[in-house]
Amino acid sequence: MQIKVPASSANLGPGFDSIGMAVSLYLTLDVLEPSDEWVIDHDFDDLPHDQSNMIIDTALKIKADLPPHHLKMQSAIPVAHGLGSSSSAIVAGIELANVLGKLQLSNDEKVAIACEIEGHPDNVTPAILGGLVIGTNVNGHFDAIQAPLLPYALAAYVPSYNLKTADARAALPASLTLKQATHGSAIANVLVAGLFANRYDLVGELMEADEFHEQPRAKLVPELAKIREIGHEAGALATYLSGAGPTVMTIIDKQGIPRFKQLLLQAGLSDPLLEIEPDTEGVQVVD
Ligand SMILES: Nc1ncnc2c1ncn2[C@@H]1O[C@H](COP(=O)(O)OP(=O)(O)O)[C@@H](O)[C@H]1O
Ligand SMILES: N[C@@H](CCOP(=O)(O)O)C(=O)O
Repeated sequence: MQIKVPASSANLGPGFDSIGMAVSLYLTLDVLEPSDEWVIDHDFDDLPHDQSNMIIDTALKIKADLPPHHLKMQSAIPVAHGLGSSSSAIVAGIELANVLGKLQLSNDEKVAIACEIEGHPDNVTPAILGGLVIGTNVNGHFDAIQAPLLPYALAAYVPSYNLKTADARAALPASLTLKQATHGSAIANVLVAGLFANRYDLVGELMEADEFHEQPRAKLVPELAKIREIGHEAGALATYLSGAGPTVMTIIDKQGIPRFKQLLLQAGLSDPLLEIEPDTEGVQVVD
């Protein structure tokens, strides 16, 4: 049996901690034979192979007496790069508990568990449900709603350095004034209205008008401003800091990507540019 979980790109500009999109990079987890102890094979130098691995740890948080298995994990999702690797690991762990423990969790239950563990819904909800998802916690529970899929391709510029989400969150101010918070949320509100109304004539400008997190994080990801400028030149819809960074995501027509890539290279921006697309399925289990 194999569990397949997409990566996710959070925030989309002003949707800080609430908007996220599943994208076509995947973590796969093969559930192999039962074993005396939990073992997870993978090629990542910095991730554990025993039950302290986040995937197994998550599964055991949900059902402590799951029978140990030999697992094999492969992932195209770069760790600590703003593409939701930790959320994909958490969602894989929830699905592992679900199948081995025969829990028959509903999507709503998976969303509730995942949001509780991750703390914010913007990565875990699209990783579970697929597509573009908007969510929040209210009165002690989480609500998540799927928005129309963006009819564009994606180009993810992935700098070589890592940026842990916790470090990128530490760069944010502890508080905003009422005026700042009101305007930041008004921009996000109109963005969400634009997404549901398919008003792509407005969506791009609103996505690039975040007032919550991109400015304080720009010093950690100096490439953002230049990539955004090049995105405009290449006719992109919008460029935003993917999650906590350092990946910079550009939403663009597929046919515009070669020129965008060429302009990036001319500007000396030569880190990998992943040509991906929104994922519509979310987590999948294949026998
Ligand atoms: N495939 C994986 N298996 C197990 N743990 C993982 C995996 N991917 C990420 N993690 C955990 O998530 C951490 C990175 O989380 P975070 O800093 O939030 O980055 P990201 O933006 O990629 O989610 C890693 O240090 C590791 O503990
Ligand atoms: N809203 C969070 C999203 C973090 O996403 P990640 O992919 O960097 O883990 C934030 O911006 O801190």
